[in-house]
Amino acid sequence: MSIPVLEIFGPTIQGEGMVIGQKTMFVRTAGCDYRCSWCDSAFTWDGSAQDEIRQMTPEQIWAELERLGKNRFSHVTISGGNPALLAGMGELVSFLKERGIRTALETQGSRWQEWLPLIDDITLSPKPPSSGMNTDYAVLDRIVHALLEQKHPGLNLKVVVFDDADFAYARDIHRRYPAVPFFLQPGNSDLVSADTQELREKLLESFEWLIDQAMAAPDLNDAKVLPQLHALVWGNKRGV
Ligand SMILES: C[S@@+](CC[C@H](N)C(=O)[O-])C[C@H]1O[C@@H](n2cnc3c(N)ncnc32)[C@H](O)[C@@H]1O
Ligand SMILES: Nc1nc2[nH]cc(C(=O)O)c2c(=O)[nH]1
Ligand code: SF4
Ligand SMILES: [Mg+2]
Repeated sequence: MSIPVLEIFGPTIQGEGMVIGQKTMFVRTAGCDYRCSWCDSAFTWDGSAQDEIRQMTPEQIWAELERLGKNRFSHVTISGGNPALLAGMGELVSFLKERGIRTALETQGSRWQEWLPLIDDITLSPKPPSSGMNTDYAVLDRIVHALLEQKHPGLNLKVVVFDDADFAYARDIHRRYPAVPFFLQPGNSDLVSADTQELREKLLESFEWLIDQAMAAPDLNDAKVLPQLHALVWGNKRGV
């Protein structure tokens, strides 16, 4: 089965969440069931990169990963868009596993797939009010509980926070799933700036604000607050 791919890049560092700093390749799929107001990868679903979508088999994806990464990677992150829309992704995940590659997934937790448990690092990133999206808790509960039941070691939650309402939502998520490692990430509200120095200042300001909020919240004593490291280093550049 083929997979709609928008970008394959790396090696680079995982810039977010539980395995931040991990050397990894990225496979970014096309298509999303959400339309977040602040999506930093809107080209995966808004039609602007329609011409760049390639239908690729796992073998073709592997060939491209090897061409770019050679022997300089052991970890592949699958992001999008929402890669969990694709039933056929299981084939790629198995293909990578057979070759000794560890895998990570970035998804908002709106769809279950049978192949989800095969992923080593599963980041569920439910969306707060500022995104304009609604969380389907029936689906999110099902995903979290299925993975907790099998004691999946790589499950984690990451909520992006832009404002007070988002922060309240993040606390609700952590309260609902206290057993799942919990990460807070400041939002990037300037997705167009090409001035990386100026962007860094804004991102660090949002990071400091989020740290202050989290430090004052007794229910977040075991939460982790992390910036988007890749945005601090490379700004709004694509493919890094
Ligand atoms: C582009 S999404 C793709 C995967 C999946 N659709 C999701 O949202 O989890 C990857 C990660 O980037 C985060 N993200 C997207 N836009 C952002 C922004 N403007 N600021 C901070 N994080 C953002 C998302 O919340 C998600 O955790
Ligand atoms: N370096 C780097 N780290 C990332 N972590 C999550 C990303 C994503 O867009 O899903 C991402 C990305 O695009 N680049
Ligand atoms: S769910 Fe992820 S890819 Fe989809 S619109 Fe939201 S941030 Fe973008
Ligand atoms: Mg990104």
